[in-house]
Amino acid sequence: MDKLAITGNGPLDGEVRASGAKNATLPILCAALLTEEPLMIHNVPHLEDVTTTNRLLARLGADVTITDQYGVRVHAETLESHEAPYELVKTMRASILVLGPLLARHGAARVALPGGCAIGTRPVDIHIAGLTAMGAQIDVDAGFIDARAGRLKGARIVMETVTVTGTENLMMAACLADGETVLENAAREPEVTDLARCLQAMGAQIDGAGTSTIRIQGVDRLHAAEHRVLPDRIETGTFLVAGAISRGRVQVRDTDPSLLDAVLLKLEAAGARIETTESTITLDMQGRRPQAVNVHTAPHPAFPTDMQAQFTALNCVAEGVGTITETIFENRFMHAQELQRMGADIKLEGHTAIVRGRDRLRAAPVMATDLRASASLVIAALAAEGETVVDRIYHIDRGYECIEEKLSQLGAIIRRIS
Ligand SMILES: CC(=O)N[C@H]1[C@@H](OP(=O)(O)OP(=O)(O)OC[C@H]2O[C@@H](n3ccc(=O)[nH]c3=O)[C@H](O)[C@@H]2O)O[C@H](CO)[C@@H](O)[C@@H]1O
Ligand SMILES: C=C(OP(=O)(O)O)C(=O)O
Repeated sequence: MDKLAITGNGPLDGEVRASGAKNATLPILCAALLTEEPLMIHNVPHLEDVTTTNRLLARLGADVTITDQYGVRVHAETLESHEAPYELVKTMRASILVLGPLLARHGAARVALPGGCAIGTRPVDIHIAGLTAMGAQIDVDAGFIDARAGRLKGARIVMETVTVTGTENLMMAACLADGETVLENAAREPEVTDLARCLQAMGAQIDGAGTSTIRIQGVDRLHAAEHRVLPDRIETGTFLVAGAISRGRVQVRDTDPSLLDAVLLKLEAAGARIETTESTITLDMQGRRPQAVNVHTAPHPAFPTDMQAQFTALNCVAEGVGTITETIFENRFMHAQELQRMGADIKLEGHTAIVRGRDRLRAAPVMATDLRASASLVIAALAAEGETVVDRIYHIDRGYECIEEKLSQLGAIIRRIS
């Protein structure tokens, strides 16, 4: 199992490119199942989750071709299977995103239950209730979701909780349904809007993506299209926090500052000077230690849960005391225990971590428990004395493209131990 060894090396200084967003790429790859014509996707990041999705699509009968460095063409002319097996689903929760497209196009889907993981129970009841409201017959038995439908029917669906993949699954299914579907309390994440843009290019009739009411007028068929995935706001934010934690200067290019409003405000509150252009963000700490910040996660456009662990790490070396409150997932503080091994002063009280900044952390062997927790350990190590070894970094490879190359580019001392 690979590990990363990181040695604190003072302020980061340099520039790095943002990859395409993992959480937009995965639903967009699945959207290719909605049409018998090819979907050409650009700016696809090189990630384990993308490889897993490609394998899943190929298993279902799609022809998946890597066309150039960041290009993937998916042609689901005919589907050979409608089953997403457990061995693929267990490594990646986003596999649930084949449920809506398979059901809408094929009239049947059998998808292994993604189950719980390190950050919470993560049920899929809202996906199931929405598809049922559209006329599907769904049984959940022996760890599988078995769904059948004739042509799905448009429906008004009020989602009980804001769910990102739930909104995406229902929006995709509704594209081929008979009549209008209205999704209320829809997720407003930029990745939902990016998926909607791709579906529109395929001929879907969608209004209101990016707001909490999305209206989809079903059409008989979708067609070939080409789409460029938006930049990864979480990867961008992670590199900016790495800059802040190391008291350095980091420029992220090929990104989009408008996707990171809540994160940039917190970085400014931490004492960073932030400059933006249309596609770059530059963070400069001017050698200063960060100030502790209070963070409260909530659905977009509020502060993203996927940046919570990184800000917990930032507070560990900041001046003062900062509170981090997690409201989306019930068990997303697994990194706290590992950061404590590095000398962090963190007290957990329910959904809140109270973090008292230390001048420095010290290196320690630590274990990555989930994707963003892993990222928080890597960036904390940048501000620690000595060499930190982060174990189980397969989590990080699910969502960060070439993390060691990118951090090295910024001046970090980091190596992979295979
Ligand atoms: C591939 C992808 O895009 N993953 C993102 C997506 O995950 P994902 O889409 O799985 O997360 P959700 O937005 O669905 O989860 C939000 C909350 O809703 C609850 N819930 C969700 C569905 C459901 O049927 N019932 C239910 O109760 C969840 O347990 C959680 O408490 O959004 C999360 C929240 O921004 C991010 O952390 C993940 O990185
Ligand atoms: C939790 C995440 O991903 P997933 O939903 O794929 O587990 C994430 O990207 O931080």
